[in-house]
Order: sequence, then structure tokens, then C-alpha cells
Amino acid sequence: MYFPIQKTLEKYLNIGFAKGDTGNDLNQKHVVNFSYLLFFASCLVLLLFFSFISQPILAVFCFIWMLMGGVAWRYCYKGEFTRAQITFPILKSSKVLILCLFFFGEETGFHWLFANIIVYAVVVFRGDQKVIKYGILFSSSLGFLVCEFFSQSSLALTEVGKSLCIFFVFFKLTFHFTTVITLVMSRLNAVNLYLRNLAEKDELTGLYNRRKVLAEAQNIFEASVLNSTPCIFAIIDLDYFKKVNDTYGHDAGDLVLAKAASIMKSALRPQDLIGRYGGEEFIVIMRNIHIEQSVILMNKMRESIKNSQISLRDDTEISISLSIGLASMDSSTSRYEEVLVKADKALYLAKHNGRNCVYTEMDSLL
Ligand SMILES: Nc1nc2c(ncn2[C@@H]2O[C@H](COP(=O)(O)OP(=O)(O)OP(=O)(O)O)[C@@H](O)[C@H]2O)c(=O)[nH]1
Repeated sequence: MYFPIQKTLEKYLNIGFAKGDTGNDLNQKHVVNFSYLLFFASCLVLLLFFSFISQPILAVFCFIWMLMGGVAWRYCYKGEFTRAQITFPILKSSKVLILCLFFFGEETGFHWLFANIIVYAVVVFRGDQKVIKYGILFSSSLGFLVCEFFSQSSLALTEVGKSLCIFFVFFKLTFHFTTVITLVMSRLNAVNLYLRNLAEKDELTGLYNRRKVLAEAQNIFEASVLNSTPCIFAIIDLDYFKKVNDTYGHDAGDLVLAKAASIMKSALRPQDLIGRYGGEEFIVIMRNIHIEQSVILMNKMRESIKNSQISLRDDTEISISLSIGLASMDSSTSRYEEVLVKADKALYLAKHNGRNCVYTEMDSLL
């Protein structure tokens, strides 16, 4: 039951923009769509209410507001967002003003619904729409005062009706405020996640980028020192990668890099971390593993790359290989950079000794 409702709500809130859209004005769009949705629902409730208590003129008014709301909401569909933004407060103000002045009266608190318009204006209008925003803030405040001082008494309502109206206003204000805050917060969270991905992920391979992997290296290194657990760093370099670029083009080189990254990642244990160090170089950080086991793991990764045929866009299949240098931290290591330097030396040996192989820091001491 919950999911269809959520799905439908999301569908209506996302009207007028594509999924995955990351523009700055998305929370404004959500709030505009939500406001129209709520406006539509409240007009419908009032339409039924006025029909029920035989107030045909007010029922017709509600019907007209519903229609106009529907037309204005369509502006979002058609990409005329500014029109939709501006029409909502006009419709809503006219509704609150007319119903308060001529039916509900100020003692039901109906005119407090101007607060919804004020919240809407603050959230929805951008910095370059200051004139419209302050115009709406001013006219809503004025509308509130007019209702407060010039409303007729709500003669048509019984005491119970007045109480119900006060409850309706309270519920609507609370629901509107909390939903707008939730929409803005969830949007901020989504933007935050998006920016964090941009800052931490390498676009081509989808792996962590150099900044993130080195930050993690620092954290993992410190935790290993603190807990006296083993930790191995590997530097991995694709062999003769320049040749791939020179023979098949830079785009093909990009494709090979992305596919190689995905094969490497799938060869690792869940607790291992891999990131792109730069160009065709990668770093792997392995926790709670000894050097002998890490050599086995890295050889498995090397073989899975060697045995994979990578298909290029023109269906040409090529195979590539990796050279890997490994180093572990020990009691004499005080900074993670020292482990990286040792892994780099081991990588140099692997390259020097024919490539497509794994070397450790111990080999470079021989
Ligand atoms: N397509 C593509 N190429 C890149 C990227 N980053 C670095 N390269 C290329 O990677 C190549 C690295 O070349 P070299 O450093 O000579 O290394 P290599 O050809 O792999 O030779 P060895 O490492 O000695 O086996 C250069 O041609 C770079 O232009 C990238 O993001 N995309």
C-alpha cells in the first residue's frame, strides 16, 4: 500500500524535470509541484464541503480554482516554470482572501493560510526574482491584515463548523511546513551525495580518485598502527598502455581503462579498497592480510586481467596485462607514504623484469 502511494507522489512531485536532473532549482520545483498538489486537494475538499452545506456559489468558485490550478500546473509540464511559480500565489491568495472575507471570517483563522504563501515565496523564488518574492511577501501580509480587520463574521458556520475549520487550518499549515522542510532537506541530501561523488570518484573508471584513496590510505594506515593489524599497499600499472592509445585511439584507451578497473575491482575481497592513482596507475589497500596471501590475491587479479579479452567499440578484442608492486607496513613505518614508496620500487622491478608480474618490497631488497 505504501509503495504505490509513494510512487504516485514522486511522479507528481517530479513533474517538469527529468530523473537524475541535478540543477540548483530542483527543490523549488518540488515545492511548486507539491503546492499545486495540495491546492488541488484542498479545493476538492472545499468543493465537496460547500456542495454539502448548499453554498453553490462558493462550490463553483472552488471548481474554478481547481481548473485554474490544473492549467497553471501544466506550465511545469511545458517547461514554463516561472509562469507556474508565479501563478500559484495569485490563485492561492484569491482563494484565501475570498473565502475568508465572505464565508469563514477571521475567527476561524482561515486567513492564517497566507503563511503557506509566505513559506512558498521564501523557498521557491531565486535570488534574481527578489522583486516578485518581496511583492508576494508584502501582498500576503496585507491580505492577512485585510482579512483580520475586514472579514464578516462566519455566520453560516456553527460552533462545531468553526472548530473543524480551525483544525483544518492547523493541519494544513503543519502539513505544508513539514513537507516543504522535508522536500528541501531531502534535496540538500541528494545534492550533498552528488557533490561528494564528484569529489571522491574518478569519472572514467567509477573508482575512488587519487584524493579519496590517499585520504583512505591515511585512515587505514592509522587504524592498522593502532590495532597492530597488517596492511598491504599495492601499486598497479597497465603494461604498454601507450601502445593501446597509439594503436586504437584515446577513446579506446579510455574504454580499456574503465573495463580493466571493473575487472580489478571484482577480483578483490569486499574489505579491500581500490582507487585510481593517476593515468593508468591504481592503488589497492588490503587490510588484515599477510604479504604471502596478498601476493596470491594480486596474482589472481593479474591473471584475470590477462585472461580477459576486452572488446572495443568496433568489436576488436584486445588483451592487456598488469605489473604490480606490493609493500607492507611494519614497526619501522611511521607514514603511509613510506609504504607507497616501497610499493613503487617493487613496481619498478616488476616493469624491469618483463612486466605482467607481481613483485614485493622484499624482492627489491635482494
Ligand atoms: N586513454 C587514456 N590514456 C591515458 C589516460 N591517462 C594516461 N593515459 C596514457 O597512458 C600512457 C602511459 O604511458 P607510459 O607511461 O609510457 O606507460 P606504458 O605505455 O603503459 O608503458 P609501461 O608502463 O612502461 O608498461 C600515456 O600514453 C598516457 O597518455 C587516460 O585517462 N586515458
